[in-house]
Amino acid sequence: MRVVVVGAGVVGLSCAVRLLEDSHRVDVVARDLPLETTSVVAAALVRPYRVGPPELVARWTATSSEVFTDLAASGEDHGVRVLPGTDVGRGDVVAPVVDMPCYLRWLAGRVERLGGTLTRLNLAALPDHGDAVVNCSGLGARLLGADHTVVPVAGQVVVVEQIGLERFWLDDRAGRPVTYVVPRAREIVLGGTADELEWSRTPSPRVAADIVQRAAELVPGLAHARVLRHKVGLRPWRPDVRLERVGRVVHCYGHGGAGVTLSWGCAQDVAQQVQEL
Ligand SMILES: Cc1cc2nc3c(=O)[nH]c(=O)nc-3n(C[C@H](O)[C@H](O)[C@H](O)COP(=O)(O)OP(=O)(O)OC[C@H]3O[C@@H](n4cnc5c(N)ncnc54)[C@H](O)[C@@H]3O)c2cc1C
Repeated sequence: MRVVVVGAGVVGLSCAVRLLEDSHRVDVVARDLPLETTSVVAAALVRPYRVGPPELVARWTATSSEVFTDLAASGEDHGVRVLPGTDVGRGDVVAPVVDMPCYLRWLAGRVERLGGTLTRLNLAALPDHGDAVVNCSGLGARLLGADHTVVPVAGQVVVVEQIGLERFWLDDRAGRPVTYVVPRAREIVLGGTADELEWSRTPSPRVAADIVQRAAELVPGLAHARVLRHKVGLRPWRPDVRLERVGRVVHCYGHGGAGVTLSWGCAQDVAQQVQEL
């Protein structure tokens, strides 16, 4: 089948790879290319956050965790590692951690290596060509899915230099903002914030200072780490992820704070829905 995937964030690219692996012809079209999406801002821990419904989230997370763990063991240059971490108040844990700029580059390359295409296109409506259309437009589903239940939950991060940290930290205890410290090979992502219905992507210096202070309470060495950049991403939040087929369109959006975590699980279900067409 000829499938058009709308969206080049982590959800669209993962769906494209799965569909190509099933031998479909796949063209990805997107207003923002992978390194311009919300997905590139993600920290990214493989762990559900601000997303539903719980039973499906648990299944999708399990599938993705398995894929990411296999990737981490593969030794390829995709930015996926399994790292030990501290979940404050709960203890030591281990989880896949994804360096998003590196991973999205790898995913986009995989789409092309499998014979798919990736084209910049700003759509006013879902395409009317193709045997199937997969709608992975994130917040863009407000327009492309006529779905106003998808809203932004803005998240700000501060990216600092590596200071020799090889474990992640997460503090999501109730009654305080969620704080995380997620190391990559050459930098560390500090977060975060979650501002519902906030559309601005301009980082706030006051919020950045607060993030660094909270992170330094977990890892004191971060207090004086050199800041490399500030980023804000708009999480595409919805009461529940929408993954359903309507005619020849398979909708897959609304992944909130967990698009990376759910990506492979959702891609598998999308491939199944396309197969049933
Ligand atoms: C600060 C922060 C930290 C995060 N940390 C984590 C984490 O640790 N773990 C985790 O799992 N998740 C995390 N997330 C959440 C994660 O980033 C999102 O859930 C994920 O990026 C959603 O992916 P997506 O592909 O659905 O959307 P996006 O990445 O937003 O991609 C949507 C795509 O659709 C395209 N599109 C939209 N409208 C149109 C149109 N009209 N025409 C053509 N194309 C269109 C866009 O251009 C884009 O290519 C974090 C998010 C933020 C902001």
